[in-house]
Amino acid sequence: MRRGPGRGRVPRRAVALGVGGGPGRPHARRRGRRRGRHERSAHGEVHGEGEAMATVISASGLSKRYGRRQAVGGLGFAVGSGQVCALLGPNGAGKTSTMRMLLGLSRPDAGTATILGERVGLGAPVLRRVGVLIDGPAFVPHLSGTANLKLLWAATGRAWPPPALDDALGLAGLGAAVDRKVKGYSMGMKQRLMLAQALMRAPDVLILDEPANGLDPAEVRALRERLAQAARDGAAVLVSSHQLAEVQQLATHIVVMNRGRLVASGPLEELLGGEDAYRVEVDDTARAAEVLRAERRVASVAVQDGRLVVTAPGTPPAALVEALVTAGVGVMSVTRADRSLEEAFLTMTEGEGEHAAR
Ligand SMILES: Nc1ncnc2c1ncn2[C@@H]1O[C@H](COP(=O)(O)OP(=O)(O)OP(=O)(O)O)[C@@H](O)[C@H]1O
Repeated sequence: MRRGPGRGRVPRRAVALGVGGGPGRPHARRRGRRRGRHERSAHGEVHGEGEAMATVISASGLSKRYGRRQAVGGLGFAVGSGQVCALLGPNGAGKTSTMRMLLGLSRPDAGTATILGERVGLGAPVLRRVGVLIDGPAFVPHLSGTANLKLLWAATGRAWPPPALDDALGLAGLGAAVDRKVKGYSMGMKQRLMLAQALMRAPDVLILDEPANGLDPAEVRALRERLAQAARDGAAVLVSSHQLAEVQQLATHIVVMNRGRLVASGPLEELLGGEDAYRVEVDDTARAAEVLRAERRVASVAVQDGRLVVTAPGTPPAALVEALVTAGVGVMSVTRADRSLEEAFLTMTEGEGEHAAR
């Protein structure tokens, strides 16, 4: 996981989420194509053979101010082909503002947003390759669902029907209601129609602001499976969400914002501790902490509820036990200390949010 620079400081460069790729390689994204041995990414990083490639969505030094309020400040991150990246943050953190800049809907005060290597602006051609859900459902109320989709599709200048219409309508699950006027739809139905609109074009990129809003649990699950499939097919997916349990099941990577700034970004597993974090129950916590802190391979030791939480990258638990036992500490148990995303998120953003004092 990469930690953000902290409030008041601007990151020196974009934070790449695991993989970076060359802008301007629009077709390299699809279905399992891989970068060759040790090619250099757009972020100047070298990646070994077999790693996924192609940075698709990139934000670098993005900043946006509304009056005196800095909505986004010096934000940098990248999302690669095949990744589902969740953009997280408390209310008012700047998620929607970031997405709007990534989609050319608002102009950054500083920094750049690119998609598939093209700089984004209002009407940029690359946006035809992006499935978007932002700013809530915006349909013509007296037209049917289908007529609204046709209207939105007409803007692409391509012949009806869109390539993934059936699939998208299947996910929307509107049945015969798709031919009824949208003004009679519930919020959930409108949301599902918006999702159909975003997915029907079989996009290379999906940017979805709180897509699960208004969906019931079965619909949320169907959406999750559909987005995971899109990523497996090579799309880059960026979703904002407050539903952390859901995000934990869906996202491969996360970007956490707070007050417009980057707090952390990286692969989800890394953020949650993964295989490198352990809970250790011992007969002498203070002594055990001292012993483990002296171990070269131990990155951190914390005491929680009378047990130690130890991060030791690349270290098997047996090595920790050996060090403790050798020092005369009795070890009762060692278990993985995978944190929930909710725990990790709350730790990172504690006491923050729109209503916290600035
Ligand atoms: N058009 C605007 N004019 C003035 N202030 C704005 C505007 N858009 C956003 N803001 C402010 O910028 C900050 C970031 O807002 P933004 O909507 O990007 O946050 P968010 O993370 O998406 O929040 P939420 O989770 O509540 O949707 C907030 O303080 C918000 O009030």
